[in-house]
Parts: sequence; C-alpha cells; structure tokens
Amino acid sequence: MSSSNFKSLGLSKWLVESLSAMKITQPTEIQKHCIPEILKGRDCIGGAKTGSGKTIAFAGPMLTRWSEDPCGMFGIVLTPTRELAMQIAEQFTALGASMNIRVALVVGGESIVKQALELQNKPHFIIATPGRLAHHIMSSGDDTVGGLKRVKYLVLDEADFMLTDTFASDLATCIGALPPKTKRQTLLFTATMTDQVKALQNAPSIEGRPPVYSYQVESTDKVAIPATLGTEYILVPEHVKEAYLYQLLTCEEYAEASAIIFVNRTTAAEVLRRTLFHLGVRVASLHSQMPQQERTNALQRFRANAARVLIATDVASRGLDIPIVELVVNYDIPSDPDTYIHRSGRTARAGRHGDAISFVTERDISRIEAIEERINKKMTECDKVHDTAVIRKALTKVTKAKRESLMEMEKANFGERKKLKKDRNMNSKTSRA
Ligand SMILES: Nc1ncnc2c1ncn2[C@@H]1O[C@H](COP(=O)(O)OP(=O)(O)OP(=O)(O)O)[C@@H](O)[C@H]1O
Repeated sequence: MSSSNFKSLGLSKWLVESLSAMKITQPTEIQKHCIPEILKGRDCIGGAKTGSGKTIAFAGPMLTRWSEDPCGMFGIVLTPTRELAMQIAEQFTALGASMNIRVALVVGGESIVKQALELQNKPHFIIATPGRLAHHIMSSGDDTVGGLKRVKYLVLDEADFMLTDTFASDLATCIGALPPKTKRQTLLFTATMTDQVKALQNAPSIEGRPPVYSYQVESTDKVAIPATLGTEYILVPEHVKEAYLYQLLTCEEYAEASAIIFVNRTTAAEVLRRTLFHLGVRVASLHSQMPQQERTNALQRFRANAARVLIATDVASRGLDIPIVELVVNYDIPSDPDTYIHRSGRTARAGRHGDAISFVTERDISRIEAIEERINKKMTECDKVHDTAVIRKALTKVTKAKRESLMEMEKANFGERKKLKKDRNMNSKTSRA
C-alpha cells in the first residue's frame, strides 16, 4: 500500500496535527488498511497484534467524520473493562481537545447520577462498559438516551470477548437502543480473532450499504505475539512461587523494571501484594474485589511509576496501554491461550522490547503446550533466576512476609468481604460492568 501518512489516508488536518503532537506520524499496518475503508462508510473487522495501534485505527476515522458535523452522540465505544474504557476516553479527549470534544465515560463503580447528567448533555462520544450503559438505557427516559438513536458509529473493542455470553444480554440492550445497522457503521477490533468475529464478515450484505471490510494483519511466521516480545518460562515448585517471584523482581535485569504480575484469583493477588509490600517492593494491585476508586488509584500509581509492580487479575489483561511496562509475569498460567496473548501484550507495545515470563509448575505443562501451539512459538527457559541457594536464602524472609500477610487478611476478613461482594453482585446484575 502506497499511502504512508495519516493525511493521505484521509484523516482531517486538525487530527493529523493532534497525532503529530503525540509523535504519531507513521501509520501502522492496521491503520493503513482500515482508516480509508472506514472513511468510505464501510463496517470493519480489524485484527492485529497487541500494541499495534488498533485504537487510532477506529478513533481516527470516527473523529474525522465527527469534526465535519460535530453533533452529539456521534459514536459509542464499548469495552469489556472499566479501566480500558477510561483509557480510551482519555485518548478521545486528548485527540479532540482542540475541537472542544465532549466525551462521556459510562462505567460501573462510578456515580450513576453524574453519568445520567452527562448523557443528558449529549456528549459527542460515549465510552462505556455494556452493563452500565444498559442500566442507563433501561432506567432513564428518552431525554437521556433518546440521542442514542442518532449514533453513527458503534465500536466493539476487544470484539472477541465482547461477543461472548458474558456480555450478550447487556450488549443486546445497548444495540437495541441504537439505530439499525443499516443506519450506522459497526467497527470490530481484536488482537485474537475468533470464528465468531470472523463469521460477521460473511453476514449477508445490506442493500444500499457497502460490504463489510475485514483485515487481519498477518506476520510471515504466523507468530501471534509481537516480534519484540521475549517469551520465557521458569520451572517452579508450587510451594516456593513467591520466593521465585521475589528473586525475579530483584534480579539485576529487572531490579528497576516496571512489571505486571498476572494471577488467576483475587485472593492470590491480595496475598502477593501484601507479601511484596512487606518485602519492600513498591507494589499495587488491581482486581475486581477492590472498590473502583482504589482500582483507579492503583492504576494511576502504576502508570506514574509510583508503584513499580502491579499484581493483577485478568481485569488488566486486555487493552491497557502503559508504555513503561518491561516485564509481564504469568505467575499463574491462564487456561485460555488467548488470555496469555493479551496478558503478555501489556509489554512490547508499539515496537518496544519487553519480556513475558511464565511460572510453570508440573500441573501447567499441558497449558504451556497449548499456548505455544496458539502463538506458534516455543518459549525458552529463563536463566535469570536459577541459583537454588539464593532462592533458599530468600525463602525464609519471603515465608515470613507471606505469613504476616495472611494474618492481616484474616483480620481484615478478606475472604468474607469477597463472599459478601459476590452475594451482592448476584443480586444486582448492574454492578457487573
Ligand atoms: N502510528 C503509530 N505510531 C506510533 N505509535 C503509535 C501509532 N499508533 C498507535 N501508537 C501507540 O501505540 C500504542 C499501542 O496502541 P493501542 O493501544 O491502540 O494498541 P492495540 O492494538 O489496541 O493493543 P491491544 O490489542 O493490546 O489493545 C499506544 O501507546 C499508541 O499511542
């Protein structure tokens, strides 16, 4: 493709200038292909690796068309997590600052009243999680959500996940409030294409509308992760995982590195956060059992490098763009290989280098094999933590720190709070998003 700058792809001059001020001047491949097609009015399915600029691939053409007629409720972006919605809202706000853009963030855990007022004010763009937007649609009058009938664009970011059963009912409510698909453009983007997303490209064409444009960036080696991402594993006995993690985070190579540690459960996140804190590591955590304000603060501290290490569950595995992250640790191995791709993709973004290191216990071997098959790459053994004598020495203080953490959690009734929250969630579907 010959076009090699944003202007020649058709983006508005003001937007090209905004991008340029952010040092974004050369379009990535997904941007080169999708921007002109979306500008032609086509629905679009875009697949490209993590960190390859999918957000601007959809935001660019939407902002361009909006600026030609800057009316309210022009576009909606739906994402699976609150933090990702916040990030995208910030990006729209920053890109459109010179055009007085109004962006509403509509996510769970934040004030419903404030959001309802913002919606009444007809923002230009709404960035939302489906559960909370569905709540507004069901509980507000036409005044608040009537404008949704004029929306020109619907984006499903992380489309593979958004099209799973988890979101089906809320998504149906949201889509039901929008114009029919003949009257709006639908844009789907993902780093992990699924058959369900691909199937939409074969949907029967709608009279009077151009066919769906579908583009998947393929690498010649068919490797599903960025070329700049190092993939390593460490064989770890289950009962000394914490000591290995402490060693890894304090080894020469990563002693200063900004790192995200992924665990499979919220309790494990809390134990690890407290344990590392007792060991003197600047640490924060992010998981669904935390109040939203704490989640937001933790992420802010991590982005600003006030916390060097973030312990997270999969609420942080998709979409988050934190350029300083050099290391991702899969402390627990995910059961779905696509989750590995998203988690590891929190580093090695936009051409930068990063490492993903997986802690492998005996029970994880088959999961690792499935991941290697999915990404089409073998992991190599990590040689940064290998001296068993050093591990043994760390073990005593790590065990003590963990014991203190468990005692604190027992005092704070962590498990009980978790159960209470679970019960509350079961009773209130709308608190999910
Ligand atoms: N053309 C470009 N040149 C340089 N940097 C870019 C360009 N496009 C986007 N970026 C930057 O690359 C980073 C990753 O972009 P983005 O978050 O859109 O990735 P993504 O493809 O959506 O990833 P994920 O699948 O993890 O959600 C961001 O910091 C973004 O500002």
